[in-house]
Amino acid sequence: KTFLVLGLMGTLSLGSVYAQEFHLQPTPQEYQAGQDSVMVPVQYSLQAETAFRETPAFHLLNTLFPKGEGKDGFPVYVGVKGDKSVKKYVRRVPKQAEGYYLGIEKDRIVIVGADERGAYYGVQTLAQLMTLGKLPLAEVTDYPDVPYRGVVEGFYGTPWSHEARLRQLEFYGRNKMNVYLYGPKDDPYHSTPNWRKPYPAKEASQLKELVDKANENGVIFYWAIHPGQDIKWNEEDRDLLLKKFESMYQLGVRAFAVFFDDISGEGTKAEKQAELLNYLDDHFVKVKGDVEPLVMCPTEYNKSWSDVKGGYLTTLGDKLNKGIQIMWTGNRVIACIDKESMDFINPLLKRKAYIWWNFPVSDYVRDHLLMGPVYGNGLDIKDDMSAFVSNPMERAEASKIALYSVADYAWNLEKYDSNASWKRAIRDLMPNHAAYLETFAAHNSDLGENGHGFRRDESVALQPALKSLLAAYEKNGEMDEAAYKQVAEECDKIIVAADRLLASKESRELIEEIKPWLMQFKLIGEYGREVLKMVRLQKQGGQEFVAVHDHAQALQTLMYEVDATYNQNPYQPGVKSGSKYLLPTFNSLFETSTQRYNKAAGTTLDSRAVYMPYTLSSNVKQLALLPMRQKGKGGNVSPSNEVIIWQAGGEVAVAMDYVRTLESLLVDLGTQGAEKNFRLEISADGVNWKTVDLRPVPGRTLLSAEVSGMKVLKIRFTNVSGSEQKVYFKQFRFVEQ
Ligand SMILES: OCC1=N[C@H]2[C@@H](O1)O[C@H](CO)[C@@H](O)[C@@H]2O
Repeated sequence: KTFLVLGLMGTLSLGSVYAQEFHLQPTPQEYQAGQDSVMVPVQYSLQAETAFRETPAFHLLNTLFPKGEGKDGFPVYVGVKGDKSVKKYVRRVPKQAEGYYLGIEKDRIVIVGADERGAYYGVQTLAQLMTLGKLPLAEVTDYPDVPYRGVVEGFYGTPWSHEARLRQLEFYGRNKMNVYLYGPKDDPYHSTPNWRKPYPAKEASQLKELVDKANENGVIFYWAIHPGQDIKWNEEDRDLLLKKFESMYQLGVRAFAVFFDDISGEGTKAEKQAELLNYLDDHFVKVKGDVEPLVMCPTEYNKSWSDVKGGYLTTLGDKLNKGIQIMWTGNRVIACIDKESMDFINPLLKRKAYIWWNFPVSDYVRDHLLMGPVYGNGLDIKDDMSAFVSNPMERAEASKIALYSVADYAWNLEKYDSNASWKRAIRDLMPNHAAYLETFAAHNSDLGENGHGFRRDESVALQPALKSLLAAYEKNGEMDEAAYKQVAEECDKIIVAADRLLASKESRELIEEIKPWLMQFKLIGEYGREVLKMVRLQKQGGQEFVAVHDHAQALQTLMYEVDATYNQNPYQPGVKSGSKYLLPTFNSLFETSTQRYNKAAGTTLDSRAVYMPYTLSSNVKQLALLPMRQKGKGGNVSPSNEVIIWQAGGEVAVAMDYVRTLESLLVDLGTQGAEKNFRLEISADGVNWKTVDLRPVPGRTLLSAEVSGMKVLKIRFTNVSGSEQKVYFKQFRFVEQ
């Protein structure tokens, strides 16, 4: 059969429409497309070695043509370097691992991989080109910049569901991500104490299914173990760990990791960690022969926690077998990765660090969604990393916006464009609701205050209008009409976007994950609309101001209720949206217009928008930035997941806005006997202090303080042990009477 080659005009008109939007993902190293194209074949005839039929590339190829394979079909030459069938094209294949050449000619398609996964990626690229409705005569010469690219499910919080993981693995295949590291902190068989036990039947069969799914999608499934909190450096535990690896091997796992992060005590010793890893390398990985190089996560996994002179990192760098990969999160727990970061760590590890990028993970800001662009990582470090893997949110579908761009970045750093990639990620996630999802994502990207001090931009396009509207009105009561109009239009877009997304049939799993935030987002749009009316009316002095004010307050109550009802996790409960500029601007306009109206009309309308009666202060480095949270009739200091280095005499204090009465107070440092090393004091005037008893709750590390009925202006909690304490900061919460 010959295929009609579409006339130039045909392709030009159609091509130009698609050409603007069409973009291969991830951005290829080289893509040349002519103006000519061929019809998308309905059937193909395979020109390949028979062994090819056993590969994931073949299974994917076989799904691309409506009429499948047939001897009269369009010839598709596919294979890897060295295959006879594609010998003619071998010079065009990149030398880099996982590279491929894809050629679309008038009478054939050619895909040649540098290796099997390269061939698979060539088919993935063909699949994308076929969505154009016609195949441009094109040549793609492509390969990844970073050898390992993907995701580490390494967060605290609800582990992803089995179904969510299956969808993730298909997503990784499509986006040319080649690793998924399974390490959810709250899986009891991954971490202490059940890391020694084999998985129960159901979990085991699900893991096997994940391994198979990963293989189908060209993804290496790493199973990680997190033994450090209670491992004994003896043969018994070593053999138990080996046995657990063996049981995972029986499930099909061919890649293993050992995480020593966020632990204290014996398990943190570098020599011991290195000895164990080398043993596993020599007696398991090398013995099996078909297992990927080991990956390990060090206890000192970021620069701010590392004590170079202490020798932990250099011990690993010197002692760990060369093939073992060592993870690194950068200069801080949560940090973007740049050249300076890599120049610090690589010499110490004596190998290229395996980057564990802690974004869009949100287990330390669980009331926020991180839906914004992936930006801030160096574009000049492709040769400094052995891997770039992302630790995502516990909301799997919502994480895909960031993960799409992580894939784009790690495949081709120099051509990475964060904003363009972000827009494509959104279109990829919800093609039929892209504009609405973009509106939502634009205002749900910052983390809010947090213990790591890591922030993101938010409401970027609207910021100038929000700022000038606020400045004009607050400083000299003027109205910046242009800004006013833009903000008003955005409020309308927000309300429509929230409704359309909440009602969407598309990507239902995503909608279910983010529903509370969509509800909150809609309320913010409605609140903004009312506040803009208040500003207008305040300047006119109309009586109608009161009714609009009361409607705005009703919306504040509804927002508070959404925040107090949904996502009530014990760390950062609630539902925050538009928290960096959008909502704060509306709250300022609400307060100022109400105060001005009261002044002019002699009324006493309530001008408080949102209220935070408690202020934290601390001289303990890792606590100093933790935000205070108000929850119902009380407050808490946002907990931290990490080991806190609490210096002797170090203190954390909470000051009230005015004297209040306490009902209860709970502290949890995650260690027994903390009540001996720490002292709790209460002051009713900020000058005189009274020490309060801390009672351990039986069988737990929780301490309860007898404060019922006490007047309090300030609370103080101090390390009085006379020496540095390493504790967890799991809870510091009080309730008022
Ligand atoms: O090993 C790196 C590392 N381990 C911890 C730490 O980073 O912080 C992440 C964000 O809170 C958390 O999800 C992760 O489990």
